[in-house]
Formats: sequence, structure tokens, C-alpha cells
Amino acid sequence: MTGADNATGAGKAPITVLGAGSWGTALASLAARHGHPTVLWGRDADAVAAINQHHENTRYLPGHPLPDNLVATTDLAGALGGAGMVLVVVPSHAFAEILRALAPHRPAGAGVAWATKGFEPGSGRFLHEVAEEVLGADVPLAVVTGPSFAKEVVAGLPTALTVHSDDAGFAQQVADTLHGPAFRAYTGDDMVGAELGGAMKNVLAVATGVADGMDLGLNARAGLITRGLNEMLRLNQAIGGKAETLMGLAGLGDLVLTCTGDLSRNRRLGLALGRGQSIADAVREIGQVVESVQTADEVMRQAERHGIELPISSAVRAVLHGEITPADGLRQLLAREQKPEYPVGLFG
Ligand SMILES: NC(=O)C1=CN([C@@H]2O[C@H](COP(=O)(O)OP(=O)(O)OC[C@H]3O[C@@H](n4cnc5c(N)ncnc54)[C@H](OP(=O)(O)O)[C@@H]3O)[C@@H](O)[C@H]2O)C=CC1
Ligand SMILES: O=C(CO)COP(=O)(O)O
Repeated sequence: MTGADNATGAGKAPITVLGAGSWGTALASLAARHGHPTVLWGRDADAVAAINQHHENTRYLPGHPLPDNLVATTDLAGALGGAGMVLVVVPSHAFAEILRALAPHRPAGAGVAWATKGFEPGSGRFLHEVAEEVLGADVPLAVVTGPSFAKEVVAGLPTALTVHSDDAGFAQQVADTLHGPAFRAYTGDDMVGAELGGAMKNVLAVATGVADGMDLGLNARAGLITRGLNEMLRLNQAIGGKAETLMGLAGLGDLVLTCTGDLSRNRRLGLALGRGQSIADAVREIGQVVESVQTADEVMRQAERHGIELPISSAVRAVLHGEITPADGLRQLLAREQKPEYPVGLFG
């Protein structure tokens, strides 16, 4: 696919995407295909030159032609100059740094959305809390999340995701930019639930990956996904997110995708650990961001803060730190006391 799917761009808001990895490139490609004048900012000059000259991101999405009207640059101020909307798609460890860098160049009126999944490492803050602190309370903010592998989106395969914001008009603007012939973008107003779902599913994908790597069978996989969803729902309720958010694309949808789809880097990390590989070797082989490595710590920090027990997430965190082996984790989970599925209703 090399041209725009939709019109010529006349009247469409210019979009600036920050982060030229697999997901930033796929989302920029989508906006460009929908006729938005789109600029993709990346920090790697060679990668940027290859996108402009060969219309391909050879490192992160090799073999997928990008639209001719997608322009890449390493010039952050230039990229932001004419932006009608900014979409941040860097890993969570770089999120605060990129927001601080973009803040002085953001045109007044340009809202800031992000498709990053995770928390601020170290503090465990939600990304919308970081964004509000750096950009101020008046800037429209939104989170883009849901079951969406970059490789499938850039290939034009049908995908559905969701955009959550406290500002309904901005959620709609972001959704309108992404929505198109093969892409459904829904909206919602629950940033807490949307961000928690996107972060926790990465940790739970490691758990199902480990189980599959240990050949524990399909029953174990389904059990982990379901009890994992329960962990998401309980922590979400304690923090103040809406249950329906986690029963939708931002929770269950992304959990199923990431726990079962081998395109998931977090699942692949779990598979490797379950087969006895070291975490360092597995992460090196994957060669892209694996958010669970940091997110497991931050999920458990949130859980401790709110007094919620999360046995699967806790076992993943301990395995990722080398405190226990995958086999120990399995033994711990199976040895837990027998109890009602819902001791105190859905959220017990
Ligand atoms: N890939 C996917 O299918 C999806 C990913 N996401 C989320 O999107 C986020 C980005 O992931 P993804 O694109 O897949 O990751 P990748 O590993 O594919 O790419 C990471 C990109 O971030 C850049 N980067 C890393 N650190 C910095 C920094 N300090 N400043 C600027 N750029 C930086 C890298 O640049 P360089 O190459 O120079 O190192 C690279 O371009 C993650 O939070 C992920 O969970 C969400 C949904 C789907
Ligand atoms: O978030 C994703 C799909 O929605 C991508 O998952 P991974 O980061 O595990 O590859």
C-alpha cells in the first residue's frame, strides 16, 4: 500500500507522530493512508532517511511499504511546528522525557495522545498523570489502546481499538484520525481503566507465555487468562477505573491478543523463559521493547499501594527478577488455598 486510502489530505488535520518504532510507524502510516498530512519523528537519522527514500522502516517493519505521503524527520521542533494533533508512541521509559522535549514546541490547540503502554518506571505513575504534570491541565490528552499488532495494522488487516480521554471532543478527533476502511476506533472516557488494561495485559502475557513454554496445555492458558482478567478487574476497581473498560478492547481484547498471539513480544519473552532461556538472552533476541520487564514492578507497586493481592502478576515479577524459577511460580500458584471463584462478588 503506497498511496492514501482516502482523499488527498485537503482539509485534514496535520498529525505528528513521535517515535519511529514499529507502533509509531504503523500508526503514522495509518493516518497518512487516511489522507492526513503526517510527519513521523524518530531519533535515528539512518532509519528516518530510509523511510523518506525507500518508504519502508527496514528495522522495525521490514517488507511493509509505507505511504508516499508519510514524511519522516529527526527535527523535533520542525515536526511539531504545524501539528494539529500529536501522537506519542515511544516506550514508557522514554515517555516523560519526550513529553518534556515536545512541550515548548507544541502549537497551541494541538492535543496530545499516546499509544504507549505502561507506567512511568520508578514512580509507577499513570502516563496521564505524567502528561498532565508536564503539559498542564488545559492540554487535551488521550490514550490510544486495544488489541493491535503493528505488523497487522501496517499490512491493512482489520483492527479495532479504543481512545479514552476526559475531553470527549479530543477523543473523537483522535478516533476520527485513526478510523478508516479497515480500522475501527471506538471512544471512551476512562483513562485509568484504559491505561491499566494496556499495562497489565503485558505482564499477564508473560504468564501465559511461560505456561505455553513449559507445555502446560490449553487448560492452563485459559485459566491464566481468566484469572488474569480477574486481577485486572480487582486492581482497576481499587484505583477507580470502570469495569466495562476492562471487559472491552482495552482489557479483555488486548489480554486475549497478547496472551495467545505469537507476534506479542511479551508473550515471546514468557515462552523463552518457560523453555529455560535467560531473560537477558530472550530480551536481546526479541530486539524490541518488552514493556512487561518494567511494568511488572509498577503493577505490583500499585497493588501494594491499594492492598490488592495479585498472585499471577506477583509470580511474573518474581520470575523476571530471577527470584523464583518458572517451575517455582507454577508450584506457588497451584498450591494456593482452594476458595470460591468470587468470594465477595465479581471484585472479591
Ligand atoms: N508494536 C506494537 O504492536 C504495539 C506497541 N504498543 C506500545 O507502543 C510503545 C512503543 O512500542 P514499539 O513501537 O512497539 O517499540 P519498538 O521497540 O518497535 O520501537 C521503539 C522505538 O522507540 C524509540 N525510542 C526508544 N527510546 C527512545 C527515546 N528515549 N527517545 C526517543 N525515541 C526512543 C526507538 O528508537 P531507536 O530505534 O533509535 O532505539 C524506536 O524507534 C510501547 O509502549 C508498546 O507497548 C502498543 C500497541 C501495539
Ligand atoms: O500491545 C500490543 C498489542 O496490542 C503489542 O504487544 P507486545 O508489546 O507484547 O508485542
